Amino acid sequence: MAPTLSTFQFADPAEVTEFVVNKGNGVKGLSETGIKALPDQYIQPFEERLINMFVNETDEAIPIIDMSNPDEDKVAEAICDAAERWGFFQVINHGVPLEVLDNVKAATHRLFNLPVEEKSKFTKENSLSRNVRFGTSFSPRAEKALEWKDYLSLFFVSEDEAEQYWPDVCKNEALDYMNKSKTMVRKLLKYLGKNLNVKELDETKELLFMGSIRINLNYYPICPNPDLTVGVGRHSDVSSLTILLQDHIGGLHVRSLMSGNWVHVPPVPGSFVINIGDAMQILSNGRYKSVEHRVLANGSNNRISVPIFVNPKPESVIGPLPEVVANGEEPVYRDVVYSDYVRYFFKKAHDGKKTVDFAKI
Ligand SMILES: COc1cc(/C=C/C(=O)SCCNC(=O)CCNC(=O)[C@H](O)C(C)(C)COP(=O)(O)OP(=O)(O)OC[C@H]2O[C@@H](n3cnc4c(N)ncnc43)[C@H](O)[C@@H]2OP(=O)(O)O)ccc1O
Ligand SMILES: O=C(O)CCC(=O)C(=O)O
Ligand SMILES: [Fe+2]
Repeated sequence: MAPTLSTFQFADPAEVTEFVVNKGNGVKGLSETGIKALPDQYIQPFEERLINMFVNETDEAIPIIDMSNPDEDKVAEAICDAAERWGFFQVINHGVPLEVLDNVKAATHRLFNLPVEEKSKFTKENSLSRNVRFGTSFSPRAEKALEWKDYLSLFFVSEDEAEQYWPDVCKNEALDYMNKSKTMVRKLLKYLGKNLNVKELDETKELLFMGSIRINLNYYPICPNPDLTVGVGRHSDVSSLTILLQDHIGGLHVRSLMSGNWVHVPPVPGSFVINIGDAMQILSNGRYKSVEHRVLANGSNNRISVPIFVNPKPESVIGPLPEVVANGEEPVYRDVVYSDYVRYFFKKAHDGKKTVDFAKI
C-alpha cells in the first residue's frame, strides 16, 4: 500500500536514496510525503548555499531585448553585446507563439503529475530509448550533495523516434516548442555569427552551432529547508545556446562577470532567457561567455523550467572558428570532439566553470 503523507518515515539516508533515485520517486515524491526536514544527502557545503552569497537585487540586471524592434542592427548589437558582457539575456517579442509556451508548461506539469509507475518507465534503467531519460539531481553517483530537482531529458533524433519513445503526455508539446523556436534560434545565431565574421549561417555552420537539440523538462518541488540546499548548483551549460522558458516563480541566478555578484533573473511573462554555452565560448575563442548560473530551492512553491539546449552534433569537432583566429588571434582552446566534452561534463558533479578547462590549451 502506498505510504500516506503524514505517516511516511525514512529510517536512514540509504532509504531516501532508494526511494528518490532508484525507485524513481524523485524529490517531488519525497516532497509529497510531507517530509519536514531536509535529508542529509541534500545538505550542500556552506559555501554553495546561495543564501550565504551576496545577491544583488537592485544594481545589476541582465539585459531584456525586444526582438520586434524594426531596427535589426540595433537588436543584433544588443544581443552580441549581452553575449560578450553577460553571457545571459532575456528576449521578448521573439516570434514564438505564447500558446506554444503555455502548452509546454502545462505538459511539464502533466508529466510530473503522473504516478511514479509511469514516470519510472523513463529512468535510465527502464527507458526504451537512450535518448529519453527521467532522473533526479544532476549526476547522483558523482555528487557529494544532491540537488533538489527532477527532470526529463529528451534528445531529439527524429520525429519518428520522438513519436515512438517520448512520453505521450508531453511529446507533441515539446516537439512543437522545439520546432517553433527554431526561427528565433537561427536569428540569434545569425547575429552572433556575423559579429564573429561568419558571413552566413550556411548548412555547415548551422550544423556546427545547432546540429543537435536536447530539451529538458525540470521540476523543482517545494523543499523543507531551502536554505540548506540548491535546485541546481553552480554550472555553465555545455550547449552552443540555451533557450530557457521559466514559469512565474523565479529562483534562477547568474554570476555577473562585472562584479561577481549573483543576480536574479526575474520571470518576465512571455519571455525566454537565453544563455551562451561552453560550445559557443570555445567556437568564439572566448569572445562570448558561458556564465555560471544556479537555481535556488524554494520553501513555498513548486517551480518548472524548460530549457532547449542547442548544441553541435555529438561527433562534431569544436575549436575556435577559423573566422575568429584568421586575424592572428591566438587560440585559447584546442579542438575537441563534442561528445567527449559532454561526457566529461556529465561525469562529475556541477562545479562552476570547470568543464571548459577540458578544452583549454
Ligand atoms: C540534468 O541536469 C542538468 C543538465 C544540464 C545540461 C546542460 C546541457 O548543456 S545539455 C546539452 C548536452 N549536449 C548534448 O546532449 C548533445 C550531445 N550529446 C551527446 O554527445 C551524447 O548524447 C552524450 C550526452 C555524450 C551521451 O552519450 P552516450 O554515449 O549516449 O552516453 P550515456 O551512456 O547515455 O551517458 C553517459 C553519462 O552521461 C550522463 N548523462 C547522459 N545523458 C544525460 C542526461 N540527459 N542528463 C543527465 N546525465 C546524462 C550520465 O551520467 C551517463 O552516465 P551513467 O552513469 O548514467 O551511465 C545542465 C544542468 C543540469 O542540472
Ligand atoms: O531552471 C532554471 O532556471 C535553469 C536550469 C538550468 O540551468 C539547466 O537546466 O541547465
Ligand atoms: Fe544551466
